[in-house]
Amino acid sequence: MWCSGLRKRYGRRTAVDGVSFTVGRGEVLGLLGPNGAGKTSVIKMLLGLVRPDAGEVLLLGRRGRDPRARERVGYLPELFRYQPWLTAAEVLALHVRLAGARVPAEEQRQCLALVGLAERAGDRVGGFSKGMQQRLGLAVALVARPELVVLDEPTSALDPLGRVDVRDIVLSLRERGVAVLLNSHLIGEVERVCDRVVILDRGRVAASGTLAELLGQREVRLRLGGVGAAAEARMSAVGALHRTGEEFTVALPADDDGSLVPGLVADLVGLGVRVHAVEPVRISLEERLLGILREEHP
Ligand SMILES: Nc1ncnc2c1ncn2[C@@H]1O[C@H](COP(=O)(O)OP(=O)(O)OP(=O)(O)O)[C@@H](O)[C@H]1O
Repeated sequence: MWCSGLRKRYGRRTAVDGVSFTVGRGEVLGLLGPNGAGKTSVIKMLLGLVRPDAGEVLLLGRRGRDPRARERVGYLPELFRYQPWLTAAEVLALHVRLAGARVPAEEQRQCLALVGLAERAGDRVGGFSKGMQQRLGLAVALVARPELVVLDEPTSALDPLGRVDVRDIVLSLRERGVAVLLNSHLIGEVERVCDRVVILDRGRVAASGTLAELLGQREVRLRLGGVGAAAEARMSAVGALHRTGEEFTVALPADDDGSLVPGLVADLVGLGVRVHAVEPVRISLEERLLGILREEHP
């Protein structure tokens, strides 16, 4: 999925102003930003539900205006309501038909089971709790074997267990090569599942990149005993070293591929150091997001 220069005005208010980004197959992109930043407007333009004033959208190789572009796209809207007189299984079957897809009944049942609704398949949606309706919405987004899945606040009504389920579902979609666009205010959720993040503010992209790019240099904190001069020198060789009592913090170079810390720990053990704890440290996405928004609103 690719979009470029998206712009949308409602009356005199510019909701989206020149937004461009891409989501590749097997990639999870998080969309973050404060209320009114334009996230939902961007999603609706991507899906052809709102016509952009300017800009282009390419979905799975087709122009966004092409109705066939939507066929392989699954969408969970922010505000969801399903026909209360239908059962969960009927809602799913209806959406399979609307998507013009063929999905065997057994696979539809599996999809309901995936979102934790196996036992409620035959119950009318009118009697569902909000979280159960959101789970059904997720099943609707997933049932027609989409290649791109767009989830707008997918866990807003879910309990903590449901949130973990959604995280696992997103990760399994990524493994199957599906592209996922996730709009969520739960920064921890975004940080855990997203490969890249786009931060919107007042209709513009305020920052974007991989988590490593956005969160910058990482450090590792070690609690050690029996540290001699050789061990200190070994740690200093990795990066800037700070010591507070038994706690050592070592800055890691940006190009670390993940092998530096295990190598360091093995060498420290070899030098007779007792390693009590090894803990990665980096600023959280929340801190970074707040920093970016403060820069934008001095
Ligand atoms: N149909 C509409 N008519 C008029 N203004 C609109 C419409 N839809 C969105 N807007 C305006 O566009 C701006 C962006 O709204 P949008 O819903 O895209 O933000 P958001 O980032 O999704 O916010 P939230 O986090 O609160 O869901 C807001 O100022 C909003 O008032």
